[in-house]
This record gives sequence, structure tokens and C-alpha cells, in this order.
Amino acid sequence: MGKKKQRKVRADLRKNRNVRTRSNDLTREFASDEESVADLASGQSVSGKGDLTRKRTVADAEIDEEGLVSPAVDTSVCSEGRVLRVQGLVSMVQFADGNVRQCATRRLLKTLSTDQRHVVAAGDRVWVRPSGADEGIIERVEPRKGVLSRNSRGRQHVLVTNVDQLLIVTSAAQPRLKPNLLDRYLVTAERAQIEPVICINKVDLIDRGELQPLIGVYSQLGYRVLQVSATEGWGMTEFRSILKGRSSVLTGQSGVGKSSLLNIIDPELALRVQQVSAESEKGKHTTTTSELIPLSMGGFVIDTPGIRQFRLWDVVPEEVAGFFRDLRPYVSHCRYPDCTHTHEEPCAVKDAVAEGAIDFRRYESYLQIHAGDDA
Ligand SMILES: Nc1nc2c(ncn2[C@@H]2O[C@H](COP(=O)(O)OP(=O)(O)OP(=O)(O)O)[C@@H](O)[C@H]2O)c(=O)[nH]1
Ligand SMILES: [Zn+2]
Repeated sequence: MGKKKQRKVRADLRKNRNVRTRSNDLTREFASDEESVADLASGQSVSGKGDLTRKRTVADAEIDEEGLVSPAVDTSVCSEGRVLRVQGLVSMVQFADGNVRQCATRRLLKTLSTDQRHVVAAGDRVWVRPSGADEGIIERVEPRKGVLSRNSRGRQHVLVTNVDQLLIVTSAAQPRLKPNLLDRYLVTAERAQIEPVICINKVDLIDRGELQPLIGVYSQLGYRVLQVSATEGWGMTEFRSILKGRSSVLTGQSGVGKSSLLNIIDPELALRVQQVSAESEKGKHTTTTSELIPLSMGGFVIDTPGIRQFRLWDVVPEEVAGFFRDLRPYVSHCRYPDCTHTHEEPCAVKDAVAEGAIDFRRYESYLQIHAGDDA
């Protein structure tokens, strides 16, 4: 965060402190936070020279665009963890040592947030002050990256945060590969700015030459495409290396082999995923949108019930072309600034399709998504 923004954040926090002068506790906390930030900026430790017992480090206070407040925390008592899931007012947070604590959220965070419901979401990196053997208080939420969300009744509903990649699982056969559905998943990844990885399972059921033209189209667009077979164990080394150490949302139609793939990585994991989706189907986890499932090799697989039953949320027709990597470069060359690339003449996108610069089937996908039709 730049100096200027830091100053602004501090001023905001100060303002807020004034509003809350009746709460001595909060005032004191903010006062000490500010001291520490200033000391850090000048490169000095808060404590006296050599007094290691009193030495404390403090992360900067921040407010991100969503209005989410990240106050400074005392890192000598607080630990950083990852929110595995949120159930009502309680968040399950996992720490570096693997331990999980049931955490409540510090009231201050809630009062400063613009949308109280989403102070904490699955996937958040948070700072927790331990309280009791396996409980704690979330004191700070780190700024988010890679957020999957949807709008419901005019409000943004965060499903999961800090997602590194969207693993789109399809199958070469049984069920047959549906490129248009794949394009929908890609639009979602592009929209959320999360890197997609296309994983084609069940390649044992087909002649792999058949897939080459399709794979060529996606590879040329810069998408990573894996060909695997869970039953034959093909491509599993690469599959593992892609999941290792990352937070991956796994998505794909029913029956493509998601559980079978996870089962190879970690048998317990597959069971856990099945359990989560069974619970969500029964409507049990009504307040839980998603869950991070830790991998024994490091990293998380995220099962997002809402993502499984895939719908293209909130994508307005005018935005769709921008999420197609192959259409995007032509859009600005269209004669009409509000060209929909459907009926207009002339249209740079349609010209590119006619010349073979854009794959015709991809263009058809575009038309379908633009029209809001189901896959
Ligand atoms: N031939 C072949 N069959 C596979 C492969 N992977 C999975 N299957 C079979 O496909 C069927 C569906 O696999 P699952 O792993 O249950 O699929 P899923 O995507 O988890 O399905 P949902 O739980 O409904 O979302 C099972 O009968 C698997 O044995 C594969 O690589 N090759
Ligand atoms: Zn156009």
C-alpha cells in the first residue's frame, strides 16, 4: 500500500475512532495500532532497545474497495490462518500447524464493514487471536484476490475468496464433451479473473486424435489443457502438480469423474467432497456457501455447491465478448461502439469469424451466452 493511501486509511480509522469515543477499549486499541504503524514506518520497533519480550510486529491497517476493514493486528499474539468454511457466525480457521479453531469475528470488523453479512468468507486469510483451547477471534481479514461471487437480490454474495485456479473438469465421453458448457465455465473464470485449467477426463474412452482440433483451439487461446484418465491413472502426475499448494475450485457436470480424480490424490478427500455435496443437496449447509478441503500434499480443493450446479450469474450481454479471449481483440474495431456482434453489418468480430481467425464454434458459444440461452 502506498504512503498516500496509508495516510488516508489512518485518517479514516481516526475518524471512526472519534465516532466511537464512548468505547474506551476500541479507542485504546486504535491508539496503539497507530503508534505501531508509525514506528514501523520509521523502521523502529515499538519496544525499547533490546527488549525482546515486549517487541511486537504489526501489519498495516487497510481498507479495500469493498469497504472491508483490515485493522492492524498484534502478530505476537495473533496467528494467520485460512477460513475453511463459515457457518452462521462461526468460522472454521486452519493454521500453519494444521490446527483448526472455531472463530467468532471481532465486533469492530463487523461494525466497520459496509456489508455485515460478508465480513468473513470461506477462503479468507485472517488474523486470529486465540481464545481458549480451540477457539479464537478474527481480528483482521486480509485483502482478497480471486473472488467468486454472485448477486442475489441486488447484493453481492461472496462464495469463496483467494482462489488460485478454476479447474474445469469435463469428460471426453460418458457424458460427451460439451464445448459450449466449457466456454461458459471459461467466461466465469475470465470474469472473476481466476486462472482456468481445462481438465479432460476419461480419455481412455476415445481416440485421442479426435480431441486435437478442440484442444488446439483452447491451447492457442493460452488455456492450459490436461488430458487424463482417472481409471487408467493417466496424467496423474501433472494433475497432482497442478493442485499442489494451490487453492482450486473444482467444477464440472455430474459424472465427469471429479470424485474419481480426487480419490486418486487422496481417498479421504473424495469422501469429504461427496459428503459436502450431499449435505448441500439436502439443504443442510444453508448458510455455508463453500468449503475448503485441505490436501495432504498442501493446497486446498474447494467444493462450491453453487458452482457445481452451474449457472452463468450476472453476466450482462454487453460484457460477454470481453470474456472471450478470441473475440476481445476485434471488438474495438467494430463500426458501432455498442456492436453486439450479432446482426450488425459490418462487424469486425463477424469478419474475423468469416476469415477463420475466430473459431466458428466459439462464436456460436458467444451467441448462445450473449442471448442468455442455457447450454
Ligand atoms: N472410463 C472411465 N471412467 C471413469 C473415469 N473417471 C471416472 N469414471 C467413471 O465415471 C463415473 C462417474 O465418476 P465420478 O467420479 O462419480 O464423477 P463426478 O464428477 O464426481 O460426479 P458427481 O459426484 O455426480 O458430480 C464413475 O462410474 C467412474 O467410475 C475415467 O477416467 N475413465
Ligand atoms: Zn461487432
